Amino acid sequence: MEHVVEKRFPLRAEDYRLYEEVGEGVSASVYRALCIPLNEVVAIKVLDLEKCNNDLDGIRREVQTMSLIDHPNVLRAHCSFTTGHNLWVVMPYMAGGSCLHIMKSSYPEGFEEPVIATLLREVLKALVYLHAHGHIHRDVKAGNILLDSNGAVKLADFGVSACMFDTGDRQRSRNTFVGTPCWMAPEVMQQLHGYDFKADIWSFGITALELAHGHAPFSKYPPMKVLLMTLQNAPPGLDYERDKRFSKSFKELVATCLVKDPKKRPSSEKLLKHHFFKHARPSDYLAQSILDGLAPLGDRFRMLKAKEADLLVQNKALYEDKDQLSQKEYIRGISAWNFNLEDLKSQAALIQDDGIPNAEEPDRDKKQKDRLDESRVPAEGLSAVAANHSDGSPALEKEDGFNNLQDLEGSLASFPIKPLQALKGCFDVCEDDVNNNSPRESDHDYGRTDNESSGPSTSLPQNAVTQQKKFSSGSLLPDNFLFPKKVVTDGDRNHSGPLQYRQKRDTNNLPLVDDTSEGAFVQRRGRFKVTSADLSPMGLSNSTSGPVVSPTSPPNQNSVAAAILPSLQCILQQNGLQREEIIKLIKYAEQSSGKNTEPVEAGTADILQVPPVTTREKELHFQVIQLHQSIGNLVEELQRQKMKNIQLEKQLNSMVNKVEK
Ligand SMILES: Nc1ncnc2c1ncn2[C@@H]1O[C@H](COP(=O)(O)OP(=O)(O)OP(=O)(O)O)[C@@H](O)[C@H]1O
Repeated sequence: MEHVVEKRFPLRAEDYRLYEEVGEGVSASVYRALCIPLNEVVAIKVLDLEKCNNDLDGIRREVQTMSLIDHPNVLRAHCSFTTGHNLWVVMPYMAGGSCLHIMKSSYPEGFEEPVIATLLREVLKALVYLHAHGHIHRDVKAGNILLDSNGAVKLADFGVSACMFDTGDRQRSRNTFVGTPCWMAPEVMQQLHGYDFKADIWSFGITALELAHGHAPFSKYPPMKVLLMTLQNAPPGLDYERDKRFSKSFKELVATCLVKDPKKRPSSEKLLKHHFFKHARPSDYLAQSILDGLAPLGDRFRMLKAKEADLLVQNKALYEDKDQLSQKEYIRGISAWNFNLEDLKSQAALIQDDGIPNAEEPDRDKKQKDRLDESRVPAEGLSAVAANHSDGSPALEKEDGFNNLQDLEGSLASFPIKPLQALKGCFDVCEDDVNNNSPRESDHDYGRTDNESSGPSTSLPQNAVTQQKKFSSGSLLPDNFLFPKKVVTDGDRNHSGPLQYRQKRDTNNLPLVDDTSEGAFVQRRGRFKVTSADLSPMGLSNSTSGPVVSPTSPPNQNSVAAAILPSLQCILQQNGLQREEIIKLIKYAEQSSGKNTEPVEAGTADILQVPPVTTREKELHFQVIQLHQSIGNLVEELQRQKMKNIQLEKQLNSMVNKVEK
């Protein structure tokens, strides 16, 4: 019997020769390389551990998952090792690159249906395998579908994958917010009841649309808008005039995946039996159809990078400096979250002014209407939203998802305020972006609102908005204590386009004060950048945020109450985690300052006396003060209860005495 001898890839950097760069992600650069002893071309993903901002857990998870999995459609790591402060992950070289790259360089309008069917079938096989082994991929998108020179398809990037069999921290992480906004399932955004592998099915549906159109639905919108649109609109579909070229079975497949209620989505296994996959061809068809004639991956990568840099420069000329961040978001499609109400309003105003026609396809309205009932978010998530709509009927709306300014304002007013804060809690949204005007949105996309925002708009109550500012409850993991804070140079911020989006490449250590134009970049958490600008209400000198948004009309008490209720659930969920993180932080701060004082109170007092240095420290400092105050309140409350107890005991004793007499 023949034995397949597994190749042993060496674990020393000297045994590899790095060639050109072929890809960039949030935390890594990917190079084509040669494994010298085996004379084999490989890809090496180089992660700078110092720049990973303490997301070592994520990295460990990615490497672990990548080495344990064993399926022809899942990218497996040959080996990994550290060299200097870098982690090298050696993997098979996928010479075709990602589907996103291929579309960007040669198929900007998307692929033909047989190509899509072939790609999706392979991806689905990977998902069937992953789900059966308890993994949720959580980042299914064209950028993570890689092809080798023969057209073999592999699903890559386990940076945010989760295991459903996990317990403890990793299990908990499934109640947090990971993924990339446009591909993210509504239940993942909502964070109400956690989520499961059905979240991958949603992303799979979005990926299908991405492959069909060359970009994901809502990809030109700022992330906050993507969130609102995903939650409030009917799910996107293949309903446009331009989609007439696609078969009924493809449209059906997309519609089955993009159902807002995860329970109603099929499993990956069931989906694989969908008749759409009858259109799929053998993998080598991909080599003949889409890879044929493409330039080598490294060249394509370089060209795309240059193109995206150009685009950024062009856009820069069009907008003021202060718009830079939004501009970058616009160009790269997705990035940080933007919770700026004024910004959103002005975007909506721009859309209206532009008079975006709703003419792509007349029969889309009907199709969307038909799908509305099926596709609503499960009741509790958006109950607050629904509560604000007088007749409960869905409003048919412009393609961009917002009918007019009132709609947007109404949506925001009725959107649970605290979940936004909760999201902010997960990512520490850039509040430095407050004054930015977003760029004009020319790309009107999918969807329309599930909920009509009728009557006069209700604005966010002032306290809600200002509270949002105070709610700086992001991850308190001592990231910046463990790794020296690196500040990004302007040139390096030029990370436009999906090729480089979300990538911050720190090269120089500049004084912190220079780092406020985009908000001090503090850490990357999952897929998002985290900034610290102006999180503290203590009037930090390096804050660049604009004025706090104030309401234009008095709050409607009922709607505010309705909006707050579901939000409280979110906060409750998060509180436990945050508390643990704060405790960890206090312990860490105690250790760092060389004071191993046991009682938390004493440690906290020490922290309070040390003047905070960096923005992040100031923010943490503020949170510690808040914690300290709430501990004080609890102690007081405890004292009151004790007193009450003593009095009750006394009363009881005197009654017993009386009875005995
Ligand atoms: N094995 C490979 N062969 C060829 N190209 C690759 C390979 N692995 C990754 N790439 C390219 O490098 C890019 C970045 O890699 P990867 O997605 O793993 O990094 P990341 O930091 O996890 O990125 P992100 O989180 O943005 O998806 C990919 O989009 C792909 O184009």
